[in-house]
Amino acid sequence: MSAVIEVSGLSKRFKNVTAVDDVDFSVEENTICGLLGRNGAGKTTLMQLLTGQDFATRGSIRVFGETPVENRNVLQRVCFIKESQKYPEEFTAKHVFRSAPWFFPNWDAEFAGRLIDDFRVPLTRRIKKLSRGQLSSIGVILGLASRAPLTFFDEPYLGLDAVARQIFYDRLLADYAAHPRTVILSTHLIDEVSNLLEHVFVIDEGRLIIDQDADSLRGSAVTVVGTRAAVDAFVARREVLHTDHLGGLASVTVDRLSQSERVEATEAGLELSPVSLQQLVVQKTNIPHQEFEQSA
Ligand SMILES: Nc1ncnc2c1ncn2[C@@H]1O[C@H](COP(=O)(O)OP(=O)(O)OP(=O)(O)O)[C@@H](O)[C@H]1O
Repeated sequence: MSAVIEVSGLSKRFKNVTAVDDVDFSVEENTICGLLGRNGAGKTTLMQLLTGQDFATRGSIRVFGETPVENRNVLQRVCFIKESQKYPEEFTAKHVFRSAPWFFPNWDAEFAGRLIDDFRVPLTRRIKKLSRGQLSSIGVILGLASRAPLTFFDEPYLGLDAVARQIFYDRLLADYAAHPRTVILSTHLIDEVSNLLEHVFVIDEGRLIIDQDADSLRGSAVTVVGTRAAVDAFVARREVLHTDHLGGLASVTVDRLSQSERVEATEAGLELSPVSLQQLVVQKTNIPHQEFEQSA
């Protein structure tokens, strides 16, 4: 595998805000990556830097081995779908899809046609008259049918209902299997996309705090449940990620356990349960669970 993106010492400052803070990472080709983090964590800023839409304050970015800024060689292989996309005043969805092949050399009009039916996009209504979900559908269709070797989706689902989001996930996975490429998906709906992700980046206050293979991340923590005394004794010498107490019961999330530690826990009358990716991200970024769900 080779790296599609290589970033080193990357920072972006806006006056008194450090939106991206000394970040180093690389993205392997043909993977679906999640870029996760709280509101204002720096996700959009990072994507803007990677797609050459903004200048870094410090550090280096290589996309397909070259700097992305004003570099046609790079940008014709990149598709960036974001909610704030602006279209010309008179444009309808039909105009958008007709002009897509000018920007995306791999554009598949037949696939786009099927997606237009799936998402029920009105083709001849002016874009500015469309609902928020219909606008999101246009972005999702562009991102999928562009088949760009490197595709960024920045919270592409805003306004999409549950059915449309599931269609997006299903089509993304099926098309990715048939036409492998690199996809970077920023989302707050972590549990929904959890099964799609092969690699996870978590950014918090501009700093990259998790850069890990999704499978190993999923297995990297476990919740221990039982009486408070038994749980406290078991976790005493371990790094605790999260604790909940309810009366005499305790539920504590700790780092990965070895097989012998699992046996020890069971013998102590404790129950072990897996931790979802969302719980893990919430705990690592210290967000109350509900707040994170509401922000989505
Ligand atoms: N042009 C700008 N000028 C000043 N501050 C900015 C600018 N763009 C972003 N910021 C700040 O940089 C930080 C990171 O913002 P960014 O939009 O990258 O976050 P995000 O992770 O995409 O958030 P969200 O999940 O809410 O979309 C925030 O504190 C934001 O207020």
